[in-house]
Amino acid sequence: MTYEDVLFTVEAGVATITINRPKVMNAFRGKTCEELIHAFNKAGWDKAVGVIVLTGTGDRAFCTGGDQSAHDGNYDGRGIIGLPVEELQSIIREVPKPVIARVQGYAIGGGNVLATLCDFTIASDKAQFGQVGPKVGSVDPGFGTAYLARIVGEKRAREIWYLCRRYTAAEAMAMGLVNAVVPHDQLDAEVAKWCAEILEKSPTALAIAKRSFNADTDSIRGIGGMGMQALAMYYATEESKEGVRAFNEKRKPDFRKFQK
Ligand SMILES: CC(C)(COP(=O)(O)OP(=O)(O)OC[C@H]1O[C@@H](n2cnc3c(N)ncnc32)[C@H](O)[C@@H]1OP(=O)(O)O)[C@@H](O)C(=O)NCCC(=O)NCCSC(=O)c1cc(O)c2ccccc2c1O
Repeated sequence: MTYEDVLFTVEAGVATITINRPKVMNAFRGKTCEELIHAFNKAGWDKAVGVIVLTGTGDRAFCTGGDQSAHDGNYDGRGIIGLPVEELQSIIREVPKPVIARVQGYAIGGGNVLATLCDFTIASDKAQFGQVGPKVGSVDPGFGTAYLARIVGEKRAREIWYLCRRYTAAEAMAMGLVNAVVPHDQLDAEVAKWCAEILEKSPTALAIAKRSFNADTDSIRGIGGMGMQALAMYYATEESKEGVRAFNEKRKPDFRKFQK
């Protein structure tokens, strides 16, 4: 596969997968998800690779989730909602190698979900985290909600989703969403340090550990699959479309008329 939305490199045991769509703050469209799934599979089963780093191009954003300019009641690709996002989330969990999210800017919406699903998150002090679903007519009904609660606890996860606030890297660290925060100019050195430590360890022990950590939360995938069917119906409503239109028109959404 030739990549258009993603950059892929392998160097000294480290595969780096970079979402390369800086014009839309590294938001993903259908094609981006396909390429990310392909790249994770490639790195996951390459014997030259012991650790995978996921990041975004530039300094502004790690990833800001689904590309709202490619959202017209549904996204523009394959799958129930036009994005094979459940497959992308699953492959991050299923590759038998540790995955590090290198977060240098915004990790928002589906971008925050991707970072949450990685085994580790290393953040620059300029990074910001948050969910935006209920502000833009969406919600991740699987790993993005239920797994987040496993990481930060129920109260915090509900706050993150219901209020759609943004959190600094220090705040994210305090709630257990990131493993380390470093000054922006030291981010690459810190990520390299974590990679080097991982590469010294037994790959098989790491793979078994990763799969055993996953076992406890694998049922969330099934719940998510069911939720996606509901989400596809929600995306077809005027309520959801109001959220997408408001973001694209740079105005506040008016959801009050949809109260049931
Ligand atoms: C990231 C922001 C907080 C940045 O705010 P700021 O004020 O600094 O900058 P702007 O808002 O002016 O943005 C600059 C520029 O970038 C464009 N942009 C940013 N994000 C996106 C995006 N996601 N898609 C398309 N374009 C984007 C923006 O339009 C501006 O363009 P200009 O041409 O005007 O310069 C803020 O931008 C923000 O909150 N962005 C998030 C937007 C969003 O709605 N994201 C998608 C949410 S839904 C989702 O991600 C999602 C993910 C999943 O994994 C799911 C899984 C399962 C089910 C559902 C899922 C799902 O819905």
